[in-house]
Amino acid sequence: MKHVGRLHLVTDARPGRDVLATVAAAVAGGVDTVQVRVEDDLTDRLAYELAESVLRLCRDAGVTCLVNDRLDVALAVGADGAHVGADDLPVAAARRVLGPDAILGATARDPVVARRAVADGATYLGVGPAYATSTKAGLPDAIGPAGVAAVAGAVSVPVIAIAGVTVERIPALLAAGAHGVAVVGAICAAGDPAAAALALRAELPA
Ligand SMILES: Cc1ncc(COP(=O)(O)OP(=O)(O)O)c(N)n1
Ligand SMILES: Cc1ncsc1CCOP(=O)(O)O
Ligand SMILES: [Mg+2]
Repeated sequence: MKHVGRLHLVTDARPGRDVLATVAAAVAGGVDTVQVRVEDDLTDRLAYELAESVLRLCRDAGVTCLVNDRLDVALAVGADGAHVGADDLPVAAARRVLGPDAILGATARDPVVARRAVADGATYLGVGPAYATSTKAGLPDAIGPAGVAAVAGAVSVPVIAIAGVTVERIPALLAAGAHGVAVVGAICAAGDPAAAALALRAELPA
């Protein structure tokens, strides 16, 4: 399964979450890519075990499974690929580690970084913060649909808008050239994650 997908669930890294239950519900609701993202201080062993369990859920449903940051874990579990940003392995190095066939996502918030990431081997770009969010601290100002459009216009790989994405905001992001969206809060903080995923999915092309 090597498909970037349009609705990405990024797992909620904070403690006390039932990640597997949320992933199962989100996949049932129509998420087509799951990115396993854990807290920085989670042990490799626990990250590996979680990724293995998430991958099993994804494989059962024909959903793409990526691992955030930890390329060793991505390779060890046999995930479809990984996602890297400014504090992670450089994109070119990540591509060497993962090999030519893996999906490799890279974070970009402007066209210069975006073009460089694609030249270095990124399969898709995670672009944001599209909007303000409380899920991740220390983010720069939101770039909005105009910022997403600037990146989407500069590259030919799929652009996945991230941060603050809601059902209501998806049309503006698609109009800006996004291929899809990545969400944490819109699904993980929802009372009914399956229904939340279904509602997000309904705003996206097939
Ligand atoms: C789809 C997508 N886009 C952006 C990110 C952010 O990655 P990064 O900048 O490396 O930050 P962390 O997620 O590692 O905290 C992402 N994970 N997914
Ligand atoms: C920018 C970013 N990078 C990893 S998680 C995240 C924020 C996700 O935002 P939200 O919880 O609003 O979907
Ligand atoms: Mg990262």
